[in-house]
Amino acid sequence: MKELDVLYETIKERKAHGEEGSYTSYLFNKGTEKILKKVGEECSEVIIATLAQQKEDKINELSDLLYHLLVLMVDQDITLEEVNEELAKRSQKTHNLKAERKPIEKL
Ligand SMILES: N=c1c2ncn([C@@H]3O[C@H](COP(=O)(O)OP(=O)(O)OP(=O)(O)O)[C@@H](O)[C@H]3O)c2ncn1[C@@H]1O[C@H](COP(=O)(O)O)[C@@H](O)[C@H]1O
Repeated sequence: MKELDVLYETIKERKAHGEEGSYTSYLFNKGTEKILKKVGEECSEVIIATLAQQKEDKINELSDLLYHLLVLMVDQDITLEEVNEELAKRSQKTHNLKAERKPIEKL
């Protein structure tokens, strides 16, 4: 299992059972508005880090954002498979469009 899958499963577990001292449980207890606020904050931090900081800081901020996005997905009962499927559909659509365009480009 990849790290994002493992993290998703851990977050799901926190939503189902909660855990003393867990930041994830704290977010679920606070609710969707708090989670959305954190996603917004982490987006801004990614922007600032990208414009002004070292690669390590950018990776840190992107990791914070991904973690909070996963919390939002679990909160909304959206699975990684559903997002993967959507991305695969888009990729297939793009591939088909390019294949359709090819004969015109050759004229
Ligand atoms: N990946 C993360 C992760 N990334 C970021 N964070 C937390 O996100 C918070 C972001 O920091 P901020 O300063 O923006 O927020 P804050 O001031 O602490 O909190 P607020 O008052 O703003 O809500 C920090 O408290 C980080 O610890 C994370 N907390 C947990 N995880 C993982 O989630 C899983 C479950 O961990 P627990 O939540 O500890 O059970 C484990 O695999 C953890 O490694």
